[in-house]
Amino acid sequence: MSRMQPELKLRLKALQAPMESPLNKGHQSNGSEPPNDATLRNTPCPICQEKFEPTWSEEEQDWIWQDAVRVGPRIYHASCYNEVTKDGPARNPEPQARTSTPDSVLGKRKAEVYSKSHRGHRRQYISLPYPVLPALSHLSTAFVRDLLLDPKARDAGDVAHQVAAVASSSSKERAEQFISSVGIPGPCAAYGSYEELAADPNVQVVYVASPHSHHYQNVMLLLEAGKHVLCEKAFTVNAAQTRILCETAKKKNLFLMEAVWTRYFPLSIQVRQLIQQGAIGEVLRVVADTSFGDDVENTFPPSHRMVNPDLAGGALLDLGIYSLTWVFQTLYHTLPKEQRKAPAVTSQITPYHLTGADESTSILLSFPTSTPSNDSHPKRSQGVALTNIRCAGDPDEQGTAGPNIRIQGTKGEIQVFGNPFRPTKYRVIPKKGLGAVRDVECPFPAGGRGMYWEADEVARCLRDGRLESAGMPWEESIVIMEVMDEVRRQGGLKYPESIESTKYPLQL
Ligand SMILES: NC(=O)C1=CN([C@@H]2O[C@H](COP(=O)(O)OP(=O)(O)OC[C@H]3O[C@@H](n4cnc5c(N)ncnc54)[C@H](OP(=O)(O)O)[C@@H]3O)[C@@H](O)[C@H]2O)C=CC1
Ligand SMILES: O=C1OC[C@@H](O)[C@H](O)[C@H]1O
Repeated sequence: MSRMQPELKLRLKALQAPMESPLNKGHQSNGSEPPNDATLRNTPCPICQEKFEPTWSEEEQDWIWQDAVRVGPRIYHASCYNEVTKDGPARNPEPQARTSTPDSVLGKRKAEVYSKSHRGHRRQYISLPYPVLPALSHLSTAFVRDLLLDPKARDAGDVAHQVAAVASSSSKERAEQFISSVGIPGPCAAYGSYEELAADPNVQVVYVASPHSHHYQNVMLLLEAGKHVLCEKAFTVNAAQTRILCETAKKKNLFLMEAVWTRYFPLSIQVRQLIQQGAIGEVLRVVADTSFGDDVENTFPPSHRMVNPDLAGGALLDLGIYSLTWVFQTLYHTLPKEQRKAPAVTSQITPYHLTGADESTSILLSFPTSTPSNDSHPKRSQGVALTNIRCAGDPDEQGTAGPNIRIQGTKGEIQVFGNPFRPTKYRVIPKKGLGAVRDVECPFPAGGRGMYWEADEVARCLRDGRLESAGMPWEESIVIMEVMDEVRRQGGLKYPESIESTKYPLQL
């Protein structure tokens, strides 16, 4: 307790000294006072990204957090922290051949989802290989919880999801552990390899959430086995791999989609619609920044997928893709298909001194088009896509630094607030004399993380017999991968030949 920051006044009942070390395991906490510091109070659990819920304690006659543990400067849900550390240290000081993600990195979704069309009564499955503990479990939990939430809460009465199976490439036990820790209602199969999952005749759709380096091999395995696939971003390591995946899906008449979840948020859809309606005139410039102020050396061991070139690590493929998503969904996707044109690319990369993966990348895109009408002078637009894992776009995580996304048109501007991958609010600022500023809060129904919207899209595409989603078309995934290829070429960032290869099958 003595080493805790005094301003937190975090009182931990069942949990005393051990919580100060992330290497300690099995912490329990029955309750602690919410910190007085407003920033900390509003900072979500770094593992599950959900906020702490204060509850009134009769015994304490005070508001307490029921499930909180402090480790170093951060506060976690004790249950989250226990989950990620129960198999060993949350951070591995030594590089290893395989490693999973520390608590500061989100998004370990995996599980198998069964979705049923209420209209057609067709059974559809989304299955998610789930990554090795300790890093993933709470994001996986959040994702699966999202899928199991009542779709009606988000006005999606036409689809339903059910987790039907889970696979881990490490062991069947991990899959079983995940199923029981999340409390997935049965029946739900557990597999100790992706091959077994691919061979399961009941599985129709598979969600791939392995490291970028492995997407191509994993997705090929599944397509070859006749499965529909939803694959995490970045789709693949390079555009050549993405092209082959799309061609394979087309040839085999299978659904395939890059899981750029942000595109399916109502917020994104509304912003795109506003642009298309001309709400801010002709859009000529978009600036998007997805940057985390991580203490890189102390957060990511060199083997971690965020910085490990062997796993196609680096800011660009992991976070930069969200900045590119905002540039593309506003300057490219808003145009009719036949008018969409790839941009010219200029960029700079700063390599991480310990691994050579990019820790910072800045991209300037010049589109030979403007949106929405594409017929007014100057018929050009520019996108600035920034990413950095060492400095933050939102240092105090309160939005004090301003919006991470600015979409600027001839008649005004739209600003987007919150993490670019999970924004919570947008602001429309009309040009002087053209109207009032309008803020639109975009909540996540039923307390979800927002992953259900992309899953709903998958279910609807399958129900309607669509092989690709209009929100993230194959062609656009390929163009964005081409941009990232060019950025890496300009910055001299090369990944190992094996993971750049289009050869399949290849043991990585
Ligand atoms: N949409 C979003 O919000 C987010 C998306 N992501 C994306 O999800 C994917 C996975 O990220 P994340 O969950 O953080 O990654 P982790 O490193 O936490 O997990 C990766 C998992 O993939 C499996 N895996 C298979 N082969 C390997 C290998 N050679 N080395 C390491 N792991 C392997 C492992 O599970 P097992 O052994 O059990 O099969 C491992 O636990 C990435 O594409 C990332 O960009 C990540 C975070 C957020
Ligand atoms: O997709 C992602 O979104 C959240 C980030 O924390 C994570 O690194 C990235 O993979």
